[in-house]
Amino acid sequence: MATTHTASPAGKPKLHSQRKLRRTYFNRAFAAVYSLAILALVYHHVLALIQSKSFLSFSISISMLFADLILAFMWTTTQSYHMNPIVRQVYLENLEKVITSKEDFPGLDIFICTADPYKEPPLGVVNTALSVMAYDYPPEKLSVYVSDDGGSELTLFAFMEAAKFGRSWLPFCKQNNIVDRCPDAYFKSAYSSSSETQNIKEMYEKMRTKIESVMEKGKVTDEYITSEEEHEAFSIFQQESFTRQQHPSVIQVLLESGKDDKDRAGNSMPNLIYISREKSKSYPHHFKAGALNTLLRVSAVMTNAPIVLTLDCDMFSNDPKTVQSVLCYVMDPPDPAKLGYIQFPQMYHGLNKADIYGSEFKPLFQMNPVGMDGIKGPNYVGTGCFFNRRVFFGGPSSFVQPEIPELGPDFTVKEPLDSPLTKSRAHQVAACNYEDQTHWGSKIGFRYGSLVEDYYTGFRLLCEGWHSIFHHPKRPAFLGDIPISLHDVLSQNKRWCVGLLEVAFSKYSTITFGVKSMGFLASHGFTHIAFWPLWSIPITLYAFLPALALLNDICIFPKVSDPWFGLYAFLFLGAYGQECLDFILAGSSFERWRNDQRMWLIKGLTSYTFGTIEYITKIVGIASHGFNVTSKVIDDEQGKRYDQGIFEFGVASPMFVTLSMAAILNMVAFVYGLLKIKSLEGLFVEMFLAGFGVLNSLPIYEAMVLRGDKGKMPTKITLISASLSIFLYVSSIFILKI
Ligand SMILES: O=c1ccn([C@@H]2O[C@H](COP(=O)(O)OP(=O)(O)O[C@H]3O[C@H](CO)[C@@H](O)[C@H](O)[C@H]3O)[C@@H](O)[C@H]2O)c(=O)[nH]1
Ligand SMILES: [Mn+2]
Repeated sequence: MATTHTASPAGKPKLHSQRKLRRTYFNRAFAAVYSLAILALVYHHVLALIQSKSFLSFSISISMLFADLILAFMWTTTQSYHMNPIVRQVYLENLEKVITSKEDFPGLDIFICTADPYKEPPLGVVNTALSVMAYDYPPEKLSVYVSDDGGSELTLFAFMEAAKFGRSWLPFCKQNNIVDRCPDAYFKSAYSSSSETQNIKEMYEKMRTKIESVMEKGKVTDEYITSEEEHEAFSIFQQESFTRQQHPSVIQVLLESGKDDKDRAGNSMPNLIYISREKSKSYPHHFKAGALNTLLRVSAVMTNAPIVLTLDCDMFSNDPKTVQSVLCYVMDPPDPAKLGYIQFPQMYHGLNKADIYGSEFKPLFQMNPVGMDGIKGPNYVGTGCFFNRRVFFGGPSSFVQPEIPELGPDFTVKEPLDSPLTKSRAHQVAACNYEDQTHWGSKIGFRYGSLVEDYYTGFRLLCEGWHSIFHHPKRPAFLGDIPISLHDVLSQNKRWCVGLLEVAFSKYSTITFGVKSMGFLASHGFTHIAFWPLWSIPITLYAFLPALALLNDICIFPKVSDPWFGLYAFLFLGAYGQECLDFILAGSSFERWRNDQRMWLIKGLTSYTFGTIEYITKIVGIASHGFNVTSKVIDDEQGKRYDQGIFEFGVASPMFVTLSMAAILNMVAFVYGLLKIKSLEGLFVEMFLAGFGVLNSLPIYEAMVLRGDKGKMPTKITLISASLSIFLYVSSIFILKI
């Protein structure tokens, strides 16, 4: 096993190392063989095109060629992940030799974004914040900034309560060496009961009841307000002109470590700051990227820590020592001048055993970054990422000066957090028109222009010359929530597709700008993701064409006795086999892989297609699609069905129509094939594909016919899909036979 120890100056203890995956050489050899097979397939298609005798066979051949070219293109782009994968390790025990006193710890600013108190319950957001406030890190060096795009007094109220509860929670965790520092996760775990835990649990329940009853009321009534200061804070929200889309900035320092804010054991508390940036209907607010840029600026005038962690409100810290592992890289960077960020994988809790929706996104979040890490670095995935603040101000050797020096990464803050000067500066930089005539969103900060601001920003940063690191510890550093209904899963994916296409077809496209800026191999890793929606084309063609061909007794693939059949078999088994193997080697199960590949097909028929349509309507100006926040509220019944591994349809979404049509047509074609099996000589591949479709559609048939619960396929969708399937079949008779 090749082990490269990162060069560290002589005598310094080693803080991290990296090693190449053993699979690399096999991967490269396999890629060479598979590429030849693709070339052979293209040759076969071209031959078929030249030899086609009718317009019909020409059209079928050209469609299949097109579908296969896209599959080949997508396969090629994944090769970036296979060429040089590396895994890293840190040596926490050596960190103590490098950082000897509290003063040596660098400051850390943590950003938590939330956008809607009803889709993202404040209690969950508070849990996220408490989990990081309780990091094993000097509290004087820690600041937690919450951005509330929902502009909600409910969220502010929850945070005021959290600040109070935190005074007990933090010392409780630290004195007892608790590992689960997210209160909700801790109380759900098998913790050992004592009077102390009873006590803290009671306090948590009290806070929870308060937050939930305020949520129910929909506003913070006087009985919940305990001081004049609180009263003043809430009065802003109660002004009549205050709406979510239009309101002044609200900034509240809830805890200040420099002041008397001590926990119950007498230690300092970290800083805790609530921010709801100014909103106005006449200014674009750029969704999460806009929120993050406001956080960058407000934190700059308040604490300006050199390290910044971004977290979504649906993701909590699962390991109190995470920052220490980050410091192992920060204190001894592989390429000191260029270390831009350290990304942890997005990982989730609450997945069902089979992970029916492929929610783990294992390839995207856990496997591919290992490959990218060996080239230029992994992409940024929106949460669980520690940035070098300098990264937001131009490339490693081309600093871009912000418009006021106080926002620069080198500026040292001398004023206390709640001094009048700091306050007025904070409001100034949180104003909705602040970014006018500045580089924010283009050359500075998180980048605007795509609904996947994370993907786009990470890409642009690496293009500027920054490097990044992927750190995947055994115990997940962060755990997040997953959507548990198929419609939510697909809607999220659709939003991502719109955002990805916005990058793919921009002047910063990965295939033009990307190749120029970061080289062929690295940019291809990005291209793979940017062009995800393209998959809709081959998947849709393969879902419908073979089934229709079968129903019309038309042969579109080689017979089993034909030598070309072997090529098809190799291409199919090779790609699937390698993916399955990688998936299992990455620590997952065959069952989860199978579901992941099923979701790939489902997305091909739904979110990839509808995402492309939304993107087109957006660029031609028919419709504007914003950032539709994923709901984190779990309906009990839905939750139960999810735990049992049952698919949740329930809503009458157009996306379910295309999906159901494919399911119905493949079933009919397969049954037709079975009935006529004797005369089917030569239609093996068509039969196989229909059977494969049926197998993947089992939960859909079940939801259409057998289920009576709320999550079944709405009857309307079944009827529409059946009618459209008949229509498609009848049209195919006309087209294919006449
Ligand atoms: O106008 C907005 C919209 C969203 N958010 C926040 O953005 C985060 C992500 O939103 P979510 O609905 O959870 O989206 P997901 O699709 O689950 O998130 C994934 O995709 C996003 C877009 O690519 C990334 O930002 C996330 O980090 C990544 O986990 C949440 O904390 C939201 O509160 C805002 O702050 N302002
Ligand atoms: Mn999310």
